[in-house]
Amino acid sequence: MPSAVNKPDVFPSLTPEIILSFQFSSWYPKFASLSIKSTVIRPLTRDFLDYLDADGVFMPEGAEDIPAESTLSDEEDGSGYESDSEDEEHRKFSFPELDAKIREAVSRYGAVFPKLNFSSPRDAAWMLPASSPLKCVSPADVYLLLKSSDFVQHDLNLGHVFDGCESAPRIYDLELVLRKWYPVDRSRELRCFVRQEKLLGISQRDPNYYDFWNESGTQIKVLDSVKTFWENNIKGKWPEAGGDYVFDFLLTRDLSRGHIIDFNPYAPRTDPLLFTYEDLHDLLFVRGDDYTPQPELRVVDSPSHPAATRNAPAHQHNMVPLEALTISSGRGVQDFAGALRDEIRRSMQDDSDDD
Ligand SMILES: Nc1ncnc2c1ncn2[C@@H]1O[C@H](COP(=O)(O)OP(=O)(O)OP(=O)(O)O)[C@@H](O)[C@H]1O
Repeated sequence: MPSAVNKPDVFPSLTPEIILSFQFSSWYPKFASLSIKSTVIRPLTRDFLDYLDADGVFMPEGAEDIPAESTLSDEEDGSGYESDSEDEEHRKFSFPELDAKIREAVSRYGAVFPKLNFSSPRDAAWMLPASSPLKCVSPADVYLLLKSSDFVQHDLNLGHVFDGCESAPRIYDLELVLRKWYPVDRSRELRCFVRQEKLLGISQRDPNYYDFWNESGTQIKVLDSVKTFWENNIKGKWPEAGGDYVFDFLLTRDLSRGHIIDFNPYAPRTDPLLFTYEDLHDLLFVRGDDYTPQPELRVVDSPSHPAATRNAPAHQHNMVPLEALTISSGRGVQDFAGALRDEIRRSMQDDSDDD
């Protein structure tokens, strides 16, 4: 067992180069055959950055595939809500080349799941129908999610992206990633923690209780599947990050194999879910060099597990654009999202009618 003197810190040191090795376009070429089919659009134009940066949720011109169709009139919704076009002139944007690339990806994949270099707009999932979260079939869907997400804003902010790094931030190109959309079964999603090329811990990713985890043999089978996949396909392939990384993994229905969803830095910004980084550090310590590592699997194994979620949709609490609050009263989240979507489309229609 290593002595306390040799005990590494809870977190490895972080450099801008290590952070950039986790942007999508850096890792994807190496692991494409083990992950979800994806298209990277890079670099994005300065104009598009300005659009993402601009206040408010509004659409660039030409992003809609279907003529805008309003289901609620001002009289009907009774909100007195006024669209931006009526009380504030915002700069007009249009991205015909980007629109065309998004449409091309939609026709190739059927539907797309969007992200930027590091983050997906999962905090804005409530903007599109709950039955198919983050499923985009038009440029407008993609822009609506990106504009409504605080998580995506993270990727635009050098201070956030390089937070915790020992040296100065690096300039990098912003990228739009369009992944083939799948109806992901969240019960089979895992997050796996690797430190110094040792697979230490595996956590259920979704904080809901799923009873299949208590079926006889399931956890042993999953441990074996993840370990085998990691040893055959990932282990030793992260020299850029010194063998310290976290990967998200989606198990196949029979739990015997899986696909890589994403890689993240082994850093406080990556949610340790059912572990703490101190727990993982202890696992590294007791599983020193001469120990054959068996990772620890943690799942929500009962409905009363402290991590088990209540019924509230994730991220609902802090992700409501301010101007949307005026149309929210008395509606369920999905109704509200639908009404907001209609309002945004209607304000676009108003804008183009003005032209
Ligand atoms: N191609 C896809 N189709 C449908 N849903 C997806 C797809 N890829 C990911 N998801 C869903 O979106 C969630 C977030 O995806 P992803 O890990 O890529 O985003 P992220 O912003 O990097 O998340 P985190 O910040 O937790 O690392 C996943 O847990 C999964 O449920």
